[in-house]
Amino acid sequence: MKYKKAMLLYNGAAGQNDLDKTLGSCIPAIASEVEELFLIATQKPDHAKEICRERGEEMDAVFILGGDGTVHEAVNGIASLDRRPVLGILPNGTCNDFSRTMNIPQDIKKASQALMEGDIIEVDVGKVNDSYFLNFWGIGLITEASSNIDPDQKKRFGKLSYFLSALKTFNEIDPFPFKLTYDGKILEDSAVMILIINGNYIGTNALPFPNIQTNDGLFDIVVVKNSSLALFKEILSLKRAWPDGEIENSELIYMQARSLKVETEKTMKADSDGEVYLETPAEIVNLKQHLKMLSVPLSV
Ligand SMILES: Nc1ncnc2c1ncn2[C@@H]1O[C@H](COP(=O)(O)OP(=O)(O)OP(=O)(O)O)[C@@H](O)[C@H]1O
Repeated sequence: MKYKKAMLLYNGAAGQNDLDKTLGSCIPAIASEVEELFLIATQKPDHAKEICRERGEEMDAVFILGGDGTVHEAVNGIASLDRRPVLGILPNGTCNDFSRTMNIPQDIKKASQALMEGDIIEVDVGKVNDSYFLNFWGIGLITEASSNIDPDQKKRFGKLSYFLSALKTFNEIDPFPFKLTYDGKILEDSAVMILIINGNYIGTNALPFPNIQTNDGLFDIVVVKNSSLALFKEILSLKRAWPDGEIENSELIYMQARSLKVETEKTMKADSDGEVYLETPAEIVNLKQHLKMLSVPLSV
């Protein structure tokens, strides 16, 4: 047995048939490696955070059957604990971006088996003011894209929805002035989007930055200065060959940093891991290798 005590959190609002099927396909593999396994249904938004905060320290592992929103809640419950359990994702949302970074199969049954054979790795966590993020924090176009996603469209189009939503947003955003203080340096400019990245995928799109690593204590920072449609399409469709170091040109700025402060002239809504509830100004720190997560080696 790999774990003495673990809990599996799932969305209690899912339909009964779906739930029977999904739980039935992942519990056998998980239960075979856990002495005492608690199945807990989330009853409301943010419940996963509360459960993780209250019970996380007694657990050796926490399994999240859900999407990026539920994973984000769990990370916010676990990150402030002294004794932090291992986090394993059973991808059951629309985008499941961080599960992709962990190379977890998108099929729940395969995911449960692969997790039990997977590696425990240490992953950086972003701390923004008093909250945490795992995948990304951003302002501008990304926030508009997340807010504009039509739930019906998300269901029908799945991974395309971010892209369609971003295009819908495209003409609606003017560049905003900002001040970015990063690792002691200051950058003042205007942009349509600032992204602080930890993971490898956003909206199921693999990000084209060669330096992204989830355990190096560094964020990848992308400042998109103008909303040229061609540029935005390139970012999403990976047609651009990204250089291996810092870049700065008329369209965008790319660099890495451990900590930063983002200030904007007017208060702006911020998107963390696809959830829009934070605002600027933001003090962001990379907590190096703060969280233990289950990751699947590429060969599995
Ligand atoms: N019982 C419940 N009733 C209503 N909402 C719930 C309940 N339990 C959890 N939730 C909320 O449902 C949402 C589920 O989102 P989740 O991220 O898991 O899936 P998704 O949005 O499809 O995935 P992704 O973010 O990967 O696209 C979360 O925001 C969570 O707070």
